[in-house]
Amino acid sequence: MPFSRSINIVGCHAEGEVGDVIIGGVLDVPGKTMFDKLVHFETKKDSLRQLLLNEPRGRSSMNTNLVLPPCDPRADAGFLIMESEEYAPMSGSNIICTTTVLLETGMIPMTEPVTKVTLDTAAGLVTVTAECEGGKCKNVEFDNVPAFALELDYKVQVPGMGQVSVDIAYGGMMYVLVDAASLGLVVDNQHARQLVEIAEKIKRAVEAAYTPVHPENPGIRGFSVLEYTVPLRMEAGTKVAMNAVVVSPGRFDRSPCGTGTSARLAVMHSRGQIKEGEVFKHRSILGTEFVSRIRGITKVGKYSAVLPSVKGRAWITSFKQVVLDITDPFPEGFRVGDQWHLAPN
Ligand SMILES: O=C(O)[C@H]1NCC[C@@H]1O
Repeated sequence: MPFSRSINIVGCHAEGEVGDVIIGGVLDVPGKTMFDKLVHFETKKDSLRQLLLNEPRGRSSMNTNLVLPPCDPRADAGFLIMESEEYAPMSGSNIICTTTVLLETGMIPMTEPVTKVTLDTAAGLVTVTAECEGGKCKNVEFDNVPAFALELDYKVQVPGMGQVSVDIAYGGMMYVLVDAASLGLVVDNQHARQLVEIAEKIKRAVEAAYTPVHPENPGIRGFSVLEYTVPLRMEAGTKVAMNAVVVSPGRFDRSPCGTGTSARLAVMHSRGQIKEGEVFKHRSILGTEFVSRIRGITKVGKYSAVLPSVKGRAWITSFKQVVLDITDPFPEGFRVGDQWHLAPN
């Protein structure tokens, strides 16, 4: 059969957010670090991401991870994260999916009751601890890269909205955080469309005014995600909040978002709202949960940073082979404005 691509994928979701995992059909690329490999895909092989994430094979609310040999010899595997608009340096739901797939398909041997795995990501090495039973990952906790607030109460003029106050933080991806109540917004599933429209508007305004740059890797710069924050509340002595992360090009993260949780921990710590070791539960738009804590404090460049650990669960949903027929008129797929938030021309 005349196919120009044939790719083996394990379908997976973490607390609702799709993070499929490519386990075959894509060869390794050159690079001394996983970030180099990310840049290689971004600049030379982006058609793979387009093919898998755009319609008709993909949809606006999904991600695909690519397992590759690690660059750092301390790691068990490397992986790259492909999202609709970018290659994310790190991602919580995606590392939980990738670990679950690696262990539940035997690509990395599972030991019960606990398996420790080190994964090489474009943001650095991440240690993952999976609680396993009967061949299944019951949950996966990752020790994220340092998270830090770059700006608190940064003021930006948003067309049609006036001045908006935001925080800017890194949690493995760069975030704009905005207090939903300060804009008179209610964060829930019913208001999702309105929230996404406003989030994209604010994100574009912040992007135009401020370029965040990671002090240790200037290649990590710019925003792709906005997080609405709602006030913390106490449940049985634990801090809990709803998470509402809008991922470009304009849709809600279905999970409680691991990098968003990390960014929020960094902001909360900078504001004196959480201490090292304290548990913070983040709930998604679907009501699913990530349980997080600050496992230590560090510095990144001039910024004080926290070391977040985040725990969640993932489930395999399919084993599929995706192909590209040589006569397919859409070798990189397509997007239609009813499902994809298309930026104004
Ligand atoms: O959990 C996370 O960090 C992510 N979920 C999808 C978008 C972010 O990468």
